[in-house]
Amino acid sequence: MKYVIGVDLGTSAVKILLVNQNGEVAQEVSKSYPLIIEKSGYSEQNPEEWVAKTTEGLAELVQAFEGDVKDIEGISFSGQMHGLVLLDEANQVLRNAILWNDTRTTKQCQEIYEVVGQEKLLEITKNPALEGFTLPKILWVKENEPETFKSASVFMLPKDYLRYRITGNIHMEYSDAAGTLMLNVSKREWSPEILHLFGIAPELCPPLVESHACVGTVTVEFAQATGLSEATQVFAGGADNACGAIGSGILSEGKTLCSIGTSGVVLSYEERNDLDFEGKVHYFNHGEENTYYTMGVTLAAGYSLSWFKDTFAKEEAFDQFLEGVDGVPAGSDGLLFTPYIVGERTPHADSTIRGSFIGMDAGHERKHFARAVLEGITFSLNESIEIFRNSGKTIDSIISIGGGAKNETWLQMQADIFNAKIEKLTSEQGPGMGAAMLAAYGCGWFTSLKECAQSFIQTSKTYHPIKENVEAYQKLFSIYQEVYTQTKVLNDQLKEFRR
Ligand SMILES: Nc1ncnc2c1ncn2[C@@H]1O[C@H](COP(=O)(O)OP(=O)(O)O)[C@@H](O)[C@H]1O
Ligand SMILES: O=C(CO)[C@@H](O)[C@H](O)COP(=O)(O)O
Repeated sequence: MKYVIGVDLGTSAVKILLVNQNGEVAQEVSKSYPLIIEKSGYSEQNPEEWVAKTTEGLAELVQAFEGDVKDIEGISFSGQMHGLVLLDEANQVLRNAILWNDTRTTKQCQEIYEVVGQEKLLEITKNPALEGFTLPKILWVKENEPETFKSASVFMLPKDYLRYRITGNIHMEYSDAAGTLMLNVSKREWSPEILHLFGIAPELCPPLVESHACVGTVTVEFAQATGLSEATQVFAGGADNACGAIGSGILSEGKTLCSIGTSGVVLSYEERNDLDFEGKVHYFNHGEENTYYTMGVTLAAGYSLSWFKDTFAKEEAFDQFLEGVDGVPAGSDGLLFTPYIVGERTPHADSTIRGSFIGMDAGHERKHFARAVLEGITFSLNESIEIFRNSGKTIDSIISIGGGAKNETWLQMQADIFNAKIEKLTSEQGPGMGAAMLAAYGCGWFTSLKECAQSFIQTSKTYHPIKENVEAYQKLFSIYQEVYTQTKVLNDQLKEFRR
């Protein structure tokens, strides 16, 4: 039996899957790492930590592997998007990576609009200037840490840096490059116009390749550190959302994905690169050649739940923490939560807004708060579904993946709030599976990703909307939508008191 490895470099952890030729997960290893939050709105990680934890995880996986290590033919990657890693001439990391959920760059986003113009920016990059994207982060470093910027010889995204450390070769692929705001998304090239306008040398941008491209083999040192064979082929991989889509079979028009990881996304496959969503949703290159996807993003989806659990019951596992939420009625007995704990992206691109619990009552217990958090996250994702439905898409069936798909009550809640059928797959690890599929396709096991998806992906359970709950949630969703407008000014006033 032959195998491939999919590495998902997430925000909370690196998750590694060993997948066989039938698409079965033979082994699974996960190693977590922390966020570095120096100030409100900041979010960083040390790239060395990604390399150390991936090396440790792969070594554990290889040690437990009973077959011939040469049968592990390929490895590929899925990565948290947008994070800025800067390297000097000797390819040494210059500072901590500034992550996708870091919102310190509001000023730089305004500057991008002033210099490029909103219309031109949308025409070239197909996306608005959002704090999480990479170009504003580069401009922040240029302005606030000019010595670091001067020393930078290349920028990389998280999984591309990890892959560089495994192969010694520097590349970037289209699906992740799309989230930098420097790529001409439809022409699939670095935009000379954007680079010129911001004084960014073209050499700062790595060469672009396809997600399934073989970009080298494992170095002698990395093979020694992990036990992998030096012959293991390394494939470029993709942005975590592109890989999540591949790993869930979102490879044809009409398919919709809901992924609840640290962030949450609702994603739709697009064959065309010339649709106009007016920047209301992100529009990126897929990990499948010459195709695209659109998506809305909730900045703190799983993160709202993990923040709440870690603040009030750190020692408890998620399953224990969520015990009893299924017994609380839809609407949490009048308690409503908005998940804006680090700001929001879709539909309110706002780095200042913060979360709220509305309607706290003396009768509420912890389980009401826990359910309200799950409902608030799901309402936020429903705002993206509403944008898609209003654009004319039919969304009656959704594949749900990510850590959030581990909980049955949450999956039923998604069916009830989205008013759509929810499908859970045999593995909720969509991005890791997508990465493994890119390796399988790259190794030549299949003639296309679609063919690979047919053989690798299976639905394990389906959840149907429950009429009474759908009705209750429709009313609650309208109230939820009011909270943003009603709390916006209050949050602007509270900003000066934040750390
Ligand atoms: N058993 C569980 N039940 C419900 N939610 C869970 C469970 N385990 C993890 N999660 C949620 O999933 C999130 C992590 O999802 P994951 O897909 O692993 O994230 P990432 O790719 O961002 O690292 C956590 O923040 C948490 O909210
Ligand atoms: O910023 C985005 C997408 O634009 C996020 O989706 C990141 O890609 C992080 O993903 P997770 O760690 O939550 O999976």
